[in-house]
Parts: sequence; C-alpha cells; structure tokens
Amino acid sequence: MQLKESQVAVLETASADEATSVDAVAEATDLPPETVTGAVFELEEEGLVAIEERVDETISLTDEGVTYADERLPEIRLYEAAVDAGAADEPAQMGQVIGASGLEGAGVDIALSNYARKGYGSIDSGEITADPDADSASDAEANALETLADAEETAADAVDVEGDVLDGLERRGLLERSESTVREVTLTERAVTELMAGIETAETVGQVTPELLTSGEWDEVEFAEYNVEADAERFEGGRVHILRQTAERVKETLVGMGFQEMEGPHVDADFWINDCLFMPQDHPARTHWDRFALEAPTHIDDLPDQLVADVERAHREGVGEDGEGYHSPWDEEFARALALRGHTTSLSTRYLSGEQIGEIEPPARFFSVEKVYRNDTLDPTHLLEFFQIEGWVMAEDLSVRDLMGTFEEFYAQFGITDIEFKPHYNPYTEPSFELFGTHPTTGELVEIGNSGIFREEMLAPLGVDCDVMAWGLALERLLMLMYGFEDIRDIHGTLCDLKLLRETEVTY
Ligand SMILES: N[C@@H](Cc1ccccc1)C(=O)O
Repeated sequence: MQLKESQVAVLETASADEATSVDAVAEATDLPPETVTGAVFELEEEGLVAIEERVDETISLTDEGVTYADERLPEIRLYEAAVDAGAADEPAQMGQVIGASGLEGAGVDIALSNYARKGYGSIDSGEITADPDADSASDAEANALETLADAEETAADAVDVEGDVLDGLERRGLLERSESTVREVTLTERAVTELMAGIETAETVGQVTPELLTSGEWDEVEFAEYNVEADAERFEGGRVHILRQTAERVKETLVGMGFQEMEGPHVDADFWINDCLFMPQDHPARTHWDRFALEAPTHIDDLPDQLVADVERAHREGVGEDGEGYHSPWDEEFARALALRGHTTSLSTRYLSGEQIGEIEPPARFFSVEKVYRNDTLDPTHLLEFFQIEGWVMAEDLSVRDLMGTFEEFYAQFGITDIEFKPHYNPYTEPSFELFGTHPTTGELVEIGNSGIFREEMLAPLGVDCDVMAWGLALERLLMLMYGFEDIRDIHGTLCDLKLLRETEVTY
C-alpha cells in the first residue's frame, strides 16, 4: 500500500495498544500539529486509525490573579491593616487603615467591595471594624490563588479547589478557563496488517505550480486531498478598527441622506467653539477644568471683525427688540484663546457664518464625523476624546418633528429603532433634546446625543435668517448599542479588548 509521507509518519508513531495524542505524534515526527491532524483524519477515512476526541478544560491565573497570589488579596491586606489598627476592638478610621494597608487606586475599591462580603468586618461612614473571628489564613480564594500560581496552566479536573471558589475567582477576573480539543489515535487491526505487509511513501503534491503545469507533470503526480475538517493555523491579519469602519458607515449613511461633509481645525479659537454659540464667557464649561488649552500658540491670529462685533453685541444685548444679553463680561482676547475643540459645533459655526466656504443658501444639510476633546473623568462611558457625529439642516420652516424624524431615519439604518428623547438645555438651542438608546445586553438607557434648534441669539450674528436644527451624537455610544460592549475602554486605548476588536463582525 502507498500512503503520503505524513500518514506513514503517523502510522509509525502511533500504536495499536495505547492511544497517542496528536501533539505527541507531532512532537515525535517533527511535523506541525495541523499536518498530523490532517493525516490522522485521512487515515481514519481509510480505516487505519481510530480517533478519540475529548475537550480539555484548563485553568490559568490572569495577570491580576498572579499579582494577588504574590502580594495577597486586597481585602486580606485591608483586614490585616484593620486588625493592626485595633479595629477588632473598636472602629478605626478608614483613611488611616487604607494608608497602612499600602493599597492604592483600584486596589482600594476591590478591597472594599470584598471586605464585608467575605465576612472580614464592616465599613460604615468612614469607619472600619474587623471581625476578630475572621481567619485570613483560611480564605478559600487566597488559598486557591496560591495553589494555581504554581503552575502556568492547570488541567481543570486536576485542580483541588471547590468549583464555586473557581467560579468566584473567574467572576473577579482573576482566573481564566479555556477549552481545547484533544485528539488521540490508535491503530486499527487493518493498519497493523498493512504495516507488516509494508507501506510505501507516495509523493503527493499539495499545490499546483506553474512548473507542474508547463512540464505536464501534473498529469502523473498524486494530489493531496482537501480536508476541510483539519485544524488550520489561525492568522490574525490587520483590519480596519470597528470604530473607523462605523465612522465610514455613518458618513456614507449621511451622504445618502443628502448631507455634505464639513472640515475644520481640531484646535480652534474659543470664538468658534463657544462665543458663536451664545455660550457666555463665564459658562462653567469654559473654565480650564473642562477645556484643553494650548501653550503655544495661545491665540488665533485672525477673526472676522464684523462677526466679532455682532457676536459681542448678541452676548451683551441679546437679539431682537426685547432681547436680553448675559450682562456678563465679554472680552475679545478671551474669545481668541485657542483650545482643542470640545465639540465639532465649532465647524458648524464656521460654516454657518460663511467663514469656511462662503454664504450657504437654504435648504442645506451638513455633517462631520470627527474627534473632539474633553477633560472628563475616565469611566466606562467617558474618554478624554471621542468622535462626534455633528450635523445640521438649514431650511425655511423646521420643527421638532423634523429633528426627531431625522434621528429615527438615521438610527434605523443601524438597526436602532427605540430612540427616546428627553428635554434638555443648551445655551444655543431652544428647544433642546438629549437622545437615549437602550443597551442591547444590560437594557440600560444610554445617552447617545444632544440636539436642538439653534436660537435666534446664535443665528442672527452669524447672518442666518432661516431655521437650523442641529445635533452632536457620540459615535462610540452608537457602537455600544450596535455591538453590545459595556466599557468604551474595550475599543480604545491601552485597556482595549483585542479579542473583541478581532472578532466583532461588522454588519452592513
Ligand atoms: N455641541 C453639543 C451637541 C449639539 C450640537 C448642535 C446642537 C445641539 C447640540 C454637544 O457637544 O453636546
């Protein structure tokens, strides 16, 4: 009998009395495991081997788990510091105990959220008590971490730890379970007979080459068969980030709805970012707490004189006969200060004023999908920068129904059909609405945007005398609703979840 080289290698390595794993065969023959698996399936087809499959579960500690195995669990460090501070007898000051425990940052939160749960004591209005009967040396989770820390990977059925303790550690993100399929082969009787009769190695060809074709040799060689069941090596090629893909899709959708794209600077004068939006100069969002100022250059060179005068007048006196201004200071120097834009509404003011592409006649629709920068506190829904989907429609008679209808049409194209609106306040729109969508897995309402109809005090100085409805929507929040992830940091930045980014299927 004639067989392929890899098949012969498997037959010579496996035995009839004892099952041999594919990995063991691969190691003994120096062949890649994928090749061995392929050969094993072909041999099974020929009735030469029997395959047994099982799924092995292995357990390994995450980086955080390894850290705690080494430095001990945060709640135990807190308990020991509390006992040292005498909290077993009377309540001790929380701040002091935390200081003495050496815990920092997230470690403190982790300690606090597990402390009472695990019976180490109680925490109440800044004071901590320690239960004298608690025994940190018999903490099941700590002991399990210690057991698991010895091996890089442990077979699940060989671990001497209670299942619910493992579940708890997994929930805390301290261990990971993974599954792999193990295949074992045993030679059949037929294989033994054939081996005794002698098996020859046949040359097989895996790929047709130009040489095979031109020489005519293709007609004589034996081709390897396709095995669609064989495990193949996995290639993680580069791909466009889902955020970028979705940005492109949003752009195409808006272009399809008749919008034109706006362009403009990331760093801009406060004049375009705020003053043109009838944002008073003493508005809290305009303090250094909220904006990223520029060190050099600090101010824009040029602003259109007439527009500056008109905007200043609107701020001081309001617009129209019974208009009211802010009666607050207005200073051109302040308006000329440069900052990273906190919203792309700066592009809208540039376009609406005629500054960017000249006078725009109604009806007109414009949009941008661009980055904005805010000095927010990082959390699952906030980053220091995000993409805003800015847009506006200029027409003679616009109402809230036009605004809501536009959002319904837009979001429906992303499969989101349950938008909710909540009345809101912006200095530059009246009425104003915040938009919410329902998170597909948690069911929570997520804020996805802010919108409204630009008010007279903003439009008149810009020289616009018809209606303009406008909005700023968060691209990342749209992604959350589309793909169901809960933490924005999963898709951006150092904590991003590569598996999620690799595996998310983009739906078009
Ligand atoms: N600039 C607003 C969004 C917005 C734009 C235009 C009109 C109304 C609201 C924000 O960043 O939240």
